[in-house]
Amino acid sequence: MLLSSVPKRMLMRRSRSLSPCRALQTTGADSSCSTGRQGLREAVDANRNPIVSTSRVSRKGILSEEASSGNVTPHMQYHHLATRWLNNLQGRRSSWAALASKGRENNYWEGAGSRESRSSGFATAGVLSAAAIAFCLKKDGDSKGDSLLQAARTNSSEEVIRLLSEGADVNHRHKMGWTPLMVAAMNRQHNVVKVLLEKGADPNLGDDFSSVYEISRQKSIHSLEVLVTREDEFSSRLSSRANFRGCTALHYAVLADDLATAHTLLEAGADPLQANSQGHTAAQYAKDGPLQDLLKDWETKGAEERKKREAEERRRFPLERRLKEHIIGQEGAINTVAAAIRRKENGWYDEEHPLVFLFLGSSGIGKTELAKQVARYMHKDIKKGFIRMDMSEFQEKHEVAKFIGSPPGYVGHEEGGQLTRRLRDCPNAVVLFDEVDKAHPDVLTIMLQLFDEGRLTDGKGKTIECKDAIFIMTSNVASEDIAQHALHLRQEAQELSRRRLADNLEEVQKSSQVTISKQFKDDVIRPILKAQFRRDEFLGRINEVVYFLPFCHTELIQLISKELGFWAKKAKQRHNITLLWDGPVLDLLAGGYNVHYGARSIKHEVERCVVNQLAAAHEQELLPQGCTLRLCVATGLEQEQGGAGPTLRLEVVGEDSSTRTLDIRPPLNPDQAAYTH
Ligand SMILES: Nc1ncnc2c1ncn2[C@@H]1O[C@H](COP(=O)(O)OP(=O)(O)OP(=O)(O)O)[C@@H](O)[C@H]1O
Repeated sequence: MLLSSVPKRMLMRRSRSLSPCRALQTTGADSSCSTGRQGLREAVDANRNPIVSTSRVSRKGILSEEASSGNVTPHMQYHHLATRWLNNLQGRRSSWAALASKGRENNYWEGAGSRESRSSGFATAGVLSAAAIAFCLKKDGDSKGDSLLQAARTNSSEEVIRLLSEGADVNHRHKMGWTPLMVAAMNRQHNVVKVLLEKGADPNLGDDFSSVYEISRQKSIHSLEVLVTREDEFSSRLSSRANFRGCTALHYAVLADDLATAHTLLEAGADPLQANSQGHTAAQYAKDGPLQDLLKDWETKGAEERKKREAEERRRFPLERRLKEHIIGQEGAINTVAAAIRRKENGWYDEEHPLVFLFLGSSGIGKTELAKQVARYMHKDIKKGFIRMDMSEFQEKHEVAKFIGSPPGYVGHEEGGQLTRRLRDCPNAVVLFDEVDKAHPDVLTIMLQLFDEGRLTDGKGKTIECKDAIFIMTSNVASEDIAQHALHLRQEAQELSRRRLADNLEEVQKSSQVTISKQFKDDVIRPILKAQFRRDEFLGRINEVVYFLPFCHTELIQLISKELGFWAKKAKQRHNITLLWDGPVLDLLAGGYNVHYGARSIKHEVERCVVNQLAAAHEQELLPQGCTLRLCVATGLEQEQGGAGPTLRLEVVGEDSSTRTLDIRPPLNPDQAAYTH
C-alpha cells in the first residue's frame, strides 16, 4: 500500500542504495546513474569514511542534474508522500481533540454535584475524554520536540530558543532515535549546537537509530519510509546500510567534517573515547588533518582523566570488596585474584604475557562465579567480555579444529573456531577454560602457545593478539586432597582458638579462614598437577594456582541466608507474601550441605525443605492474601509426635503477632517425608 503512494521517480533513485528495489530500475535511470557510479568510485577513494554514504556523490550528481534541468527538487519529490502521512496523523489527532472538547462541553470531568444525574456511560466518556486530553498533551509535547528537531536541522537558533522556553525537551528523541544535538551536528549547524549545549543538551547521548533495514524491521515501517524520513529529517549524506546505533553528536560532527562543532562539543563535555555500537570512537571516522589531530589530543586527555577516575574508584571501592559482595568465603582465592588484577591495572606486570590462573577445588564452591565476577568488573557487564569454554568438549584430537577452526579445504573452515571467533570479538576478554584436565593434550599445546605468546593463530592463518586477556582454567583434580587439608587446618585452628579464647566466639569463627601451606602445595598438589598435565612448561606459565576450600559452618549460614533471601524476594514479588525465618532454621538447613556438590547442595536443600512446602501450601489454598509467613523448627514435642528428625514448620503470623501453624498435607506419598530433614 505504501509503495503505491511513492512517486516512481523516487523508487528509481532509491534503487541505487536500497537493494530490494533494484528490480525497479529503468533504462532512463540507468543512463543518469552511470556518471554517478564513476563519481562514486572516486568518492570511495577520496573519502574512506565507512558510514558516510558511498552513494553520496552519485546521488548529488543526479540531484544537481535534475535541479538544473528544472525537474522537481528532492524535497518536492517526497512532498506527495509526506502530505499523505501528515494528513493521516493530523486526522487521528483531530478526532482525539474533538472527543476531548465534547467531553469538556458536557462537563464529563467536572466536580461532584455539578450535574444532578450522572450515568455510567457518562463516566466512561469522562475517562475516555481525560485519556484524550492526556494523549493530546503528550502529542503537544511530542510536536514541540519534533519542531525542535526541525529547527535544529534548519539552523533556526531563535526558533530553538523559543521552543525550549515553551518547554520542549532539549534531549527529545525523534521516533527513530536521534536527538536535536545530533541533527544540528550532522548538518553543521554550529550556532544551534551551541544553543542546545547551553540549554543542557547531553553531548554523550547515543543514537537509537541503527540502520534503515533494522529500524524498518523493529518498528514495522516500510524501509522506504524509514529511508525517506532519515534523509529528510536527519541527513541525506549517510549510508542506508551502515549501523549508527550509539553514534553521538561528536561522531556526527566528525562525519560532517565540522571542526568547529567538534571542538564545541568536546569543550562541553563530549567524551572522545565513547564508542558507538560498532566499537568505534569519533576519531576513527575523522579524515587526516586538523580534525583528526584535535580528536587525538582530546582522546589522550580523556584517557588520562578516565585512568585517574578509575584509579580513584578502585581506591574507594577495592576489588576485594566488590568480589566479596557476590562470593561467600573463599577469602584466599579472592585476595590472590584481586592482587594479580591490581598489579595488571596499575602497570606492575609483564605486558608480554596474559594473566593465567588455575582455579582448583571441588564442585559448586564459586570457581565459575569468581571468574564471572572478574569479567563483570573488567568489562562492565559486556557479554562479549566473558568467554566460557567447556573443555570436556575438546577431549578428542580432531576436536582441536573446533577450538581454533579448521584449515582451508576442511569442513567448517568458514565457520572458524569457537575460541578464536569470540576472542577476535573481544581480545581482552576473561576466558574461562572449564574442566581443563579433560582437554586433549593437543588442545593444551595450543593453550600453551596462547599463554606464552599472548597470541593465537586460527585455521585461516589469522593471528589474534590477546596479551590483555585474562585466562582462567578450572579443575577438580586434587579437590579431595584440598578439602581434607582444609578440614584438617580448620580443626587445628579451632582447637588452638578454643584453648586460648574458649569463650570468644568471634575468634573461633575467624579460625575458619585458613591458608593452604606451601609444603602442602609442593608435596601434594604439584605432583598431582604434574601427573595430570605432564608438562612443566604448561604449569610454569600459570601465574597463580588458586585454591577454593569447602565451606565452613559460618559460610554455610551466609549461603543459606542468601538463598532464603532470594526466595523471600520472589514470594513478595510474585505472591505478595512476606517470608521470615528463625535462626535455628539456618542451622537445620546447613545439615543438608554435601561437600561434593558445594553451594548447589544448599540450593537443593532449601528448595526441598522450604520451597516445596510453600508451593504445596499455595496449591492447597492455605496462604491468605498478603500474609506474613514464618519458618521455624518444630519443637521437641512435635518431633516426638512426628517420629522423624527435626522438621521445618510454616506459620502464618497474624497482625497481633499471634501465629497459626499451617496444616500442609504431604503430596501423594507421605512416606517420602518431604519436609523432614
Ligand atoms: N562462594 C560462593 N558464594 C556464593 N555463591 C556461590 C559460591 N560458590 C558457589 N556459589 C553458587 O553456586 C552455584 C555454582 O557455583 P559455581 O558455578 O561457581 O561452581 P564451581 O566451583 O565452578 O563448580 P563446578 O566445578 O561444578 O563448575 C552458582 O549459582 C553460584 O552462584
